[in-house]
Amino acid sequence: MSDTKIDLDQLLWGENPTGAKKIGLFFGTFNPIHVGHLILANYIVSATSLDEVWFVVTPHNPHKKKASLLDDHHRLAMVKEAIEDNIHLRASDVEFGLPQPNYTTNTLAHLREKYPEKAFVLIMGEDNLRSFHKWKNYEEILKHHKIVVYPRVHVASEDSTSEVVASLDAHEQIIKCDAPIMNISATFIRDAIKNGQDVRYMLTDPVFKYVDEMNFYR
Ligand SMILES: Nc1ncnc2c1ncn2[C@@H]1O[C@H](COP(=O)(O)OP(=O)(O)OP(=O)(O)O)[C@@H](O)[C@H]1O
Ligand SMILES: O=C(O)c1ccc[n+]([C@@H]2O[C@H](COP(=O)([O-])O)[C@@H](O)[C@H]2O)c1
Repeated sequence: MSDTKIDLDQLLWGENPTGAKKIGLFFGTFNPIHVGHLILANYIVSATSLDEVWFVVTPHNPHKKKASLLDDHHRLAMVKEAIEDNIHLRASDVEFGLPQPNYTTNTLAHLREKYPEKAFVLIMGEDNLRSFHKWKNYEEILKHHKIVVYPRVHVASEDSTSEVVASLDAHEQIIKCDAPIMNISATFIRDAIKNGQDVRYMLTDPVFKYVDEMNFYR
């Protein structure tokens, strides 16, 4: 794992750092956004010379059922509320206007065209890297973007030992970074709310109030 800001920047930008604004993209359904997402994004934006991290709210992950999802606009509103006081974190609804389900390769092509002056890197958990070879055009994604991978608790599967996973692990576009591991998920939070438990410290105050007042996930 890489440690210091200098090491990480060297791996990300090399000897000739680009003059472009550097954006880290953190894709997710954020149903709802929780402190695990926030601590991680804030850690990465301060551990690298990224100017901003964008939380890209996905209407429909191609590998998940959409039925159980809260409305896109509520998930986006909660992200906005959660990051309001942090100038380095942004909410993006770019996928709202793109065809569904949302393939990340399409979104990235759209972003590159819309913002040719910006440099985009992806931010991904170790768990997602294990299944990254099942994403549409993942090789095309790697051609255009580096991916900052942070440690995540994951269950080993047959896939985790496959050749393609090993080659991704060692890929020059994959940059591993240290970050605190928080074993908390939106699923855990939704289930806890359903069971009448108090989840207030797992969400920021504004998001907790939003979820509570709207009676979400009960
Ligand atoms: N505690 C956490 N620490 C770091 N990354 C996380 C954490 N929880 C989720 N992520 C990552 O954040 C991204 C967006 O997450 P997502 O919206 O799917 O949240 P989630 O908590 O995993 O949701 P769900 O439980 O509904 O699947 C994913 O890449 C996911 O792996
Ligand atoms: O492009 C793909 O093939 C693809 C396959 C699986 C997941 N994704 C994206 O990965 C992001 C993280 O997913 P999730 O559900 O773990 O938050 C989300 O934006 C999905 O659209 C993308």
